[in-house]
Amino acid sequence: MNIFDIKSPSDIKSLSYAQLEDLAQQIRIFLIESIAKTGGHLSSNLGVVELTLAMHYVFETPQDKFIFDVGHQSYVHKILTGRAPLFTQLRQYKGIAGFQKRKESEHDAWEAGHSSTSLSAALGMCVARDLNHASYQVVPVIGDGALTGGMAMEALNQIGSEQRNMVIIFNDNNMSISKNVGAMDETFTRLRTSKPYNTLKEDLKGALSTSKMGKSVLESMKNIKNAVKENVVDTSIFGDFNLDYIGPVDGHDIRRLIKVLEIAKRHDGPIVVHVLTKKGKGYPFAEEDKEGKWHGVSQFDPKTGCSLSRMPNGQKSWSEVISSTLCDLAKDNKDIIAITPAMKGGSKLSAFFEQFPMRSFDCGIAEEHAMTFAAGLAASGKRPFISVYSSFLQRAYDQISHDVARMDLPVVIGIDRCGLVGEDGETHHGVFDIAMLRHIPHMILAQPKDGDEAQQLLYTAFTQEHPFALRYPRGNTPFHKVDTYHPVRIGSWSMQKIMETSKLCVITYGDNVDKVISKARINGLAITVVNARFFKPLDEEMLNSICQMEEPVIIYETDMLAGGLGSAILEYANDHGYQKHFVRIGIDDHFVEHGSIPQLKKLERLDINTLCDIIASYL
Ligand SMILES: Cc1ncc(C[n+]2csc(CCOP(=O)(O)OP(=O)(O)O)c2C)c(N)n1
Ligand SMILES: CC(=O)[C@@H](O)[C@H](O)COP(=O)(O)O
Ligand SMILES: [Mg+2]
Repeated sequence: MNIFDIKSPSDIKSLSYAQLEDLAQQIRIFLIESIAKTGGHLSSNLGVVELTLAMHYVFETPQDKFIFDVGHQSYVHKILTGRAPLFTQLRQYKGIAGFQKRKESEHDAWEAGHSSTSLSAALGMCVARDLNHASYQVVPVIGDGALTGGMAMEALNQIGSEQRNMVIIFNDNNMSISKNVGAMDETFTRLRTSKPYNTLKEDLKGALSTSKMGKSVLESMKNIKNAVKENVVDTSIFGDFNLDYIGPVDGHDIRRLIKVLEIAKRHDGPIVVHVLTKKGKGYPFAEEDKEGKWHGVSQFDPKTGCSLSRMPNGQKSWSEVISSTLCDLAKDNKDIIAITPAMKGGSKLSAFFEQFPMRSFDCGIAEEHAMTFAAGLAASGKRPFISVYSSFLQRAYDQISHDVARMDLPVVIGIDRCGLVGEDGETHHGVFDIAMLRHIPHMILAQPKDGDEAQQLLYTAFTQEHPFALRYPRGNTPFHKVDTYHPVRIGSWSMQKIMETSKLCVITYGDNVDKVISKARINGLAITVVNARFFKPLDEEMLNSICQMEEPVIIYETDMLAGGLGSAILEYANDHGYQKHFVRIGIDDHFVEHGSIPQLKKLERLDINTLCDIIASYL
């Protein structure tokens, strides 16, 4: 069978094991060749080819509900639900998403992008099903990384007490994005390497489920089930949550997977199927990767494995600018400690981890814990730097407010991937953090306009005694190491007149500042550009003079309008009795889809050309 002939999962149900294995091979080749052209999440998908085939062989979507945790490993599911022809547009503007998307297919029961939501969602669906007296199965697929997330643990706690029918597939590839971390990973390793419990469990479960005895008799055999638990389940962490368990099962053996899933499907109550898979399976570069380089990739040459994207000369990624500065500062300041919740590679903290192993902590997918861990360090005299992607920082809102800011602790928060992030789309755009942090007392929130300012602001963050969040986007910036560090006055903005006869003022921040300046120079625009590098506190002196300007003032934001810089300025102007009208450009009340950053900026009318048209309409 050709993968382009698959219109629905029922098309694979009549295939023999050999045909399924052949299909698995085809899917792997397709994934590698297709993702090489579009970019996307390669390794995790290569790892779940047989598993997803077996799931669709045994269960019936859309009646049964598949929930892929994070959703980055749902490509095979997309292929098996008739979406292979759409992979040319994977994660592209108006193309199919890189995660499950409900509006894309009736087979996508859930949407995510953030980790560890699958089990809570699954329990919600199970309870709704039971209240509706329906009988479909709910099948969350959760990885060993996602399973370490706090939400997953909270869900297991309730799932164990609710005892609803649910087949939890524990997709264990012994990797998060890079190497998994934490004590639980060691528990998983013990499980991975233990003797499979299958024979005993299957025999007993099989006997129970195929028995002609009625349910009441089965219930009276609870003591047998309990015996199973004593002999088998209690040795696993899942047993402690009162969940039944089958495994570990070779996740690349389709025949075995189908057999085990058939048992799990008939099982009464929640059951965990522990499946061992290999991240990157079938593509040697990805199989050998321990750093997570093949987790999410941009375009590459499938033969050589070489990336096709090049860093422009003299530039560095924003993450690298921050992390290399952090390394530099940490040489002199022995109290600086680096923390990442499972994003060491993406945050470019690997160099810090190598240079300062005793002062580096990967907390796993645990943004909430990581933030309070940082607060504890700061309360004890250390100077923690915690790097979190803007979108994932949403998980740690309470910890920032309750544990960091309330005690006014000097935690430095590096907010990576702020603003629009591109192809990951809705779930990952970092456009909410300004609104999220601006109203928290004691918080300082800033964004550098370029690599130099990034270094000075990070230095500044460590010279003061309050919580300090520094946001920086995905992408690159011109970089050279500054000769000397000097503190930036907290709350200070800067202003640059492009022409002496300025007729309009643009207030903006981040790398927008230089973009507006250079465009204004090229187009001969008589404007003034303000670098509002601090969102909190505001530069009140400069704002007073701006509020008294007669010429139009445009606030140009590339994040949410509500609660953003413009909101802050309007509040200030109103509260200080100014009548000034401001023109606000930014993202209004909706989630932004996926696509390249330039395409999305254009879509949202946030690109520099649209800004120039707006400026021109006022001049
Ligand atoms: C809340 C949150 N934090 C961090 C991430 C980034 N992230 C995406 S996938 C992933 C690793 C997941 O590991 P696992 O569940 O084992 O899946 P695998 O990639 O191994 O298939 C991480 C950390 C995220 N999506 N959501
Ligand atoms: C699925 C997920 O959350 C991550 O893999 C994310 O896609 C990484 O983003 P970056 O590519 O910006 O590091
Ligand atoms: Mg994993």
